Amino acid sequence: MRVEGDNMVPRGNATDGEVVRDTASFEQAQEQQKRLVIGYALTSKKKKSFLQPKLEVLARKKGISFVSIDQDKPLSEQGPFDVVLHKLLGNEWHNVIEDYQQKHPEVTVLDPPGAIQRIYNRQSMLQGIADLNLADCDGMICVPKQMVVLKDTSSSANEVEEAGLKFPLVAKPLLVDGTAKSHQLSLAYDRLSLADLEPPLVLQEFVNHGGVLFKVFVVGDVIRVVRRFSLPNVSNCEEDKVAGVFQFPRVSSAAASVDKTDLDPRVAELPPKPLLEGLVRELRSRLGLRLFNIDMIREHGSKDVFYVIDINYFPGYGKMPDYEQVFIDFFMSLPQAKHNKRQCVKSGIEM
Ligand SMILES: Nc1ncnc2c1ncn2[C@@H]1O[C@H](COP(=O)(O)OP(=O)(O)OP(=O)(O)O)[C@@H](O)[C@H]1O
Ligand SMILES: O=P(O)(O)O[C@H]1[C@H](O)[C@H](O)[C@H](OP(=O)(O)O)[C@@H](OP(=O)(O)O)[C@@H]1O
Ligand SMILES: [Mg+2]
Ligand SMILES: [Mg+2]
Repeated sequence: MRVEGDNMVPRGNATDGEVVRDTASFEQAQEQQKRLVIGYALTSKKKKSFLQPKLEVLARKKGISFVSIDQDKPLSEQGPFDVVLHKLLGNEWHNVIEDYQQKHPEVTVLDPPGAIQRIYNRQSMLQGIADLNLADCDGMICVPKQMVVLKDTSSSANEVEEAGLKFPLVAKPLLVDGTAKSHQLSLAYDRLSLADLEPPLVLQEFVNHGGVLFKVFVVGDVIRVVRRFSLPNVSNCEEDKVAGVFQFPRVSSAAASVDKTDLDPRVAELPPKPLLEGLVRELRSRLGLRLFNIDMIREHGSKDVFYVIDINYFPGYGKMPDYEQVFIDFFMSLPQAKHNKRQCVKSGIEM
């Protein structure tokens, strides 16, 4: 049923086709249908990067409002919320949101804390990905060989050899906790250098990939891929016969994507769409997450062999092209928004 002009709404008791001006019920229904309240618990850095003015303005036009959650007050005494969007660290918040989720099954929690916890551990993060059934998806998804070192790295040299890992190895803190420290990565070139590393960590084989990384952003069912600069192939470093361990900067989380015009197309060509769709479909169901990104690299010299090296919960979406509209569509696709819309149609009013 269409609304024609402002405040012209069809009413249950109107005869067929009769349309009467009824401002009060129209505005009430408009308020009812359009309101989607999203409570958010984010760090100030994340609020600044995610809740940008353009997103808030576009959201408001769709009747979506963002309400900041007061972390010093009981969550159940706040709201009511249709959706809770959160990215805070620490077990205390984990318990708060888990308890809230139990008490409020009608609220969409983005995302369930248990699912987030799994990718905050770099071992469980990648578990099972190499076994995904992605046949006929125009490519292959692998995970670099890796092993966990929980303590005493001096004995890890033998374990590395027994595990068949080849140097250089990327040393990554085992747990991701949002601190800069959990992003302090190093490249270890030889056995002796392992003793200089600080456990607990993951040692992951370095995979040559031509210096370009694909960041695959996922928002519900939407996939957006951007290219980022990455580490150069080790073969360049091997010629220098380097040994030891070298910490390297966060090369790939730059805001600017890579302009592919000056890159070797064999390196810069995006992963095949069927492969990305298959991988995201599998990961969404296995991880139980809706907001994440996947760091993928193409094995240097191959056309369609890709490695997943990292998965991030609620990443820097503000750097994703067109993120505002993607999120508006996503929020409007949530059950609460659909329910509100159904309510309005039931009362014979649709905007
Ligand atoms: N196995 C690997 N082979 C080749 N390069 C790698 C490998 N692991 C990491 N890198 C390089 O190091 C960068 C950072 O690695 P990773 O993404 O695992 O760290 P991170 O701290 O989780 O980063 P962020 O969360 O900011 O994406 C990658 O973007 C890539 O450039
Ligand atoms: O370039 P991206 O969007 O991947 O950078 C992300 C990064 O991948 C991690 O998701 C960071 O979160 P933590 O792992 O929790 O540190 C994001 O930081 P955040 O402060 O925005 O959550 C980066 O944006
Ligand atoms: Mg990464
Ligand atoms: Mg990461």
